Amino acid sequence: MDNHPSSNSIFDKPSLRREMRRKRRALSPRQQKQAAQKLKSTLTLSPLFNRSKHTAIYLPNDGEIDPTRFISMLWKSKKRCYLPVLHPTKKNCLWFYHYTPKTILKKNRFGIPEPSIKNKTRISPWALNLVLFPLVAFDKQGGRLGMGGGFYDRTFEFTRTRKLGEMGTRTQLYGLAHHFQKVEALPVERWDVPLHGIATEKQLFFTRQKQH
Ligand SMILES: Nc1nc2c(c(=O)[nH]1)N(C=O)[C@@H](CNc1ccc(C(=O)N[C@@H](CCC(=O)O)C(=O)O)cc1)CN2
Ligand SMILES: Nc1ncnc2c1ncn2[C@@H]1O[C@H](COP(=O)(O)OP(=O)(O)OP(=O)(O)O)[C@@H](O)[C@H]1O
Repeated sequence: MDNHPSSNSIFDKPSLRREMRRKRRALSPRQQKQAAQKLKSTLTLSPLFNRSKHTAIYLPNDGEIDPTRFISMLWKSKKRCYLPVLHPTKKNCLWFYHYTPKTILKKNRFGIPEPSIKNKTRISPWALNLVLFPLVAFDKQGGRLGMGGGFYDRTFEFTRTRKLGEMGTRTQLYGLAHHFQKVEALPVERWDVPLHGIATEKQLFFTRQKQH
């Protein structure tokens, strides 16, 4: 048990990443569907998600928990959602583009569908009210392990320094994950952007970074 990622805080990042990715890819379509339905209920019931006008989400890849049911809900309630697009020049940085049922998507170099940058519907990251982060592992302190490129950490670096967004509000940063992706504690790196909370198919965690 000592060597199990959920009980061990000193687990090297590459092994933890490999193990968690393997586990989430091994979920059956039925398990994925159930998790996605429960996640949608959790998100829809929370005032935090209802309050957000501009929400950044992602399209599922590599066994990630599927937030597309929540996207449909946002569309129905006339709220705006945005998808990450790999920055054309700035290394490992993200842009965010408006996503509607009409948006034409094209696969990026990782095979993840993204809107074309010809759309001219880009939003500044600090204008987003809420960002739902994909992640490989998380802890309840708000620590996050991603795919390893530092894409999200670079893009949301401003949240560590410039605290308020354009409207004087803070961009809320929440992770989405399967419950088993929770570990006791992740090592915190200098560049890590802490999450305000994490939503899984089982529950919603609020971390110390929570802002009212
Ligand atoms: N759904 C989703 N979208 C996302 C991310 C994510 O984690 N999930 N990202 C979060 O950062 C960004 C893309 N980052 C990614 C980084 C690595 C790999 C990946 O699969 N890497 C391969 C090897 C690299 C290759 O194919 O050249 C691997 O590790 O197997 C995928 C996405 C933006 N969009
Ligand atoms: N704000 C930043 N400025 C410069 N380099 C950064 C920044 N954030 C991350 N990096 C670099 O990115 C690399 C990957 O970081 P890390 O392994 O923590 O990524 P991750 O959080 O797992 O990935 P992602 O954010 O893409 O999901 C590190 O080598 C780090 O040096």
